[in-house]
Amino acid sequence: MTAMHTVEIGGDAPYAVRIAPGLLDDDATLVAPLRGRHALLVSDANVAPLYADRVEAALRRARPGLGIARFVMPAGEHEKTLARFGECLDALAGLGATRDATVIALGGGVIGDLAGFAAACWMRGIDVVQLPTTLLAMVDSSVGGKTAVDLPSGKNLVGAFHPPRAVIADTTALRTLPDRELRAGLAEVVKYGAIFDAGFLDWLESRVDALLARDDAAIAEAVARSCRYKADVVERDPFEHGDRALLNFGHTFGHAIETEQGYAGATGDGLNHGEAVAVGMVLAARLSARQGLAPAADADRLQALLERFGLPVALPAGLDPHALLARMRLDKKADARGLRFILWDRAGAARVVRDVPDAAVLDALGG
Ligand SMILES: NC(=O)c1ccc[n+]([C@@H]2O[C@H](COP(=O)([O-])OP(=O)(O)OC[C@H]3O[C@@H](n4cnc5c(N)ncnc54)[C@H](O)[C@@H]3O)[C@@H](O)[C@H]2O)c1
Ligand SMILES: O=C(O)C(=O)C[C@@H](O)[C@H](O)[C@H](O)COP(=O)(O)O
Ligand SMILES: [Zn+2]
Repeated sequence: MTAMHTVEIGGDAPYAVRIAPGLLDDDATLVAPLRGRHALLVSDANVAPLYADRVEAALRRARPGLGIARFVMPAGEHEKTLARFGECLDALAGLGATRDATVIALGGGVIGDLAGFAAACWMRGIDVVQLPTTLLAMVDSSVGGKTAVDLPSGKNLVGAFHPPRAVIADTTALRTLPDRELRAGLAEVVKYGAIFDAGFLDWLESRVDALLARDDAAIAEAVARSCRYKADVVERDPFEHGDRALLNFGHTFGHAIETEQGYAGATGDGLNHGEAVAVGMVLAARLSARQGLAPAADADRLQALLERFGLPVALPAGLDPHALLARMRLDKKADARGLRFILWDRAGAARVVRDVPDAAVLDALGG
């Protein structure tokens, strides 16, 4: 029996992340954060057939009078668009959602980000409850309140900080997750060790097989520890004025790759987010070594762990380094003084670095 893990996120709008098997059928846990008469269940075409009926049944059992509607959209990063966001708002209008309504995001990070942004905007802000169903969403995207959609010109360029009212992670949902998506989530798990705690990298290195085999206890502990790392930094810096930017390790490169590939991860013609972040973290570690900040051996160690998790660690063929550098100019960490990268001094110790010469970035990209 795997125990319930609870991670509290403090600050002005506190909430809890609950992690345990079976929570998607737990009437009391699901209904507790709902305040009003309306709930919009947002999901995608892969997840809804697996889990939406169960969630809706649990909500109806617990609160018979609740008005529930569904917005189910096609899956994939290329669907995290302003157009789908608009359709989600139309669904809220169709439901007659009032200011005490709740958006329930049932799915991976694409659904969590888009549904969270719809909640942030509907009537200037209503509650969102995150029910993450991918490992990536459980360890990262459901926590911390970043919501967004993509533009063709860049990832997450339109969004808002809007913390969830609750995060409820049913780890049994991971049993239906494709292997590729499990590995993508492990990239963001590795990120926490890379930026905050080399001891967590030791822990991961000793549990590669258990995690890939979806061992319940190993997965639950990886999720809980990841949420704790994220909670600590998000509590201190909810709007990314400082340390929170460290969570962007690998993302300046990764987002440029995703954008340049047209968000084609789900169609098999590109990397998905976790894969792009894996490549990006290796590039950031190599850039750190080239800049004389960190030992090259630490980059080797990071690369070896990601490879053991079956993740890509090199830039896909056919991407132009100059085009990727141009994409980085719209990175949200850039400002009037130029780009900022998250680099590291050693495994477990990342920091924000300015004034990295373009030539060094191009060199890291192989250009
Ligand atoms: N807001 C944040 O802080 C934050 C953090 C990290 C990533 N993100 C965003 O998250 C997104 C990536 O999220 P993701 O990796 O979860 O991708 P995703 O939402 O596209 O889900 C991956 C795939 O798995 C399917 N799926 C989801 N749960 C399933 C299940 N239990 N069983 C079977 N199939 C399932 C989905 O339908 C999809 O095809 C990106 O858009 C990224 O930018 C946001
Ligand atoms: O929560 C954060 O802060 C993160 O940076 C987590 C990242 O894993 C995530 O991909 C996030 O959406 C990236 O944010 P962005 O501001 O670079 O779009
Ligand atoms: Zn990410």
